[in-house]
Amino acid sequence: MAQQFTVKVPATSANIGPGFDVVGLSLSLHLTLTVTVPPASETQLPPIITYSGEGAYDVPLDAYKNLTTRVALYVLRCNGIRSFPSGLRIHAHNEIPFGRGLGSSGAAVVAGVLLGNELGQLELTAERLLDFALMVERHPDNVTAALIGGFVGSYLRELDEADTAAASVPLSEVLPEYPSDAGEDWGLNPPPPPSGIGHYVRFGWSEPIKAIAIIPRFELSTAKAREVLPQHYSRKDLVFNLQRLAVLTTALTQNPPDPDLIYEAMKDRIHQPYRKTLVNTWITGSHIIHHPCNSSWLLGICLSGAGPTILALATKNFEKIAEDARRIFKTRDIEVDWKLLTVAGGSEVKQS
Ligand SMILES: Nc1ncnc2c1ncn2[C@@H]1O[C@H](COP(=O)(O)OP(=O)(O)O)[C@@H](O)[C@H]1O
Ligand SMILES: N[C@@H](CCOP(=O)(O)O)C(=O)O
Repeated sequence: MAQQFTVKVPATSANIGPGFDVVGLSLSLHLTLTVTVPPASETQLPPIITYSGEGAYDVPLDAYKNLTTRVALYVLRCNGIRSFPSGLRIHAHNEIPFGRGLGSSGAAVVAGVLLGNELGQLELTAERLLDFALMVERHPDNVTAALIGGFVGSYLRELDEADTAAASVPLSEVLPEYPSDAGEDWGLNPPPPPSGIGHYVRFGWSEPIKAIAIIPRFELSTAKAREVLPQHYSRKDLVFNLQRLAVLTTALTQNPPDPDLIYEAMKDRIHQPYRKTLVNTWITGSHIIHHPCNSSWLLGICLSGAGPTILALATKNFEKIAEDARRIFKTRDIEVDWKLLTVAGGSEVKQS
């Protein structure tokens, strides 16, 4: 009998203003894999991937090039399993737009880790799953929120010398692009992640707060949006962010939420000011808060992840906020789509 299971991973919005590389929020758009493993056979048939939804025209369908399946293979090979099961079939349906700051790559990585865990029947703990995801994504905010779900804060453990070396292996060695006809014999085993890299806590979330994602119709790669950030910050700017983040993690749990507190606590001096040199959505986005739609129900606004999506948190009048934003963007020749999102649960694997 064929085995069938699904892997469902939510989108995320990382940073939420001052929490650069620290906080993430899982949101109600998903990447879902439907996986069929046929009964074992004598012949080794290659995996077949089909794909629908966001990114369908861009994503590689070769299992040795696709991000999700390369991550799954990384997990399998670190655990002594050298190839996919023969005749494996995966259908991916994706609702998370690529390169917009809504965690599409984090979701693809987490889906890959869960896929590898399930295919190899490895029964890895949540902590170990996170280690594998961190070895690929390397900043904890979006993968932790995608795996655990909710509004999550995380840090990376300080590594000793040996673990630092293990975690600094170039991504190309962790996730080599194997040739499509790769058999059992390619290469050495990849470097496994050090243990217990990521640590996290899930905060509460105030029930009435929803997220409006204002999504420009162009992509910005996270790698590019990280290159523009400085190596050093002033004490003034660091304290500015720390003060706000400390307040924000509790302010977003309170019901009713306090708009004045949240609005100020979502300000940032660590990443958003530098990223505006790349995209003008943030400049435009920051204008929305001075617009007449600003009120007690618009709580705050930030760049979602590395951008270019703008995330507005609000308790009502969502459509008005989004349509006002769309009009303002239009005057600057930026076409946007918008989605009203709720906070999602964490990743799920279900046998069918
Ligand atoms: N479901 C997916 N399957 C395969 N690759 C994906 C998937 N989602 C994202 N990616 C890869 O990740 C890239 C986007 O990553 P990134 O620049 O970090 O932006 P984002 O903010 O969307 O995570 C895509 O261009 C694609 O190469
Ligand atoms: N903290 C990271 C988060 C990137 O998230 P993504 O969804 O844009 O990939 C950053 O700001 O660079």
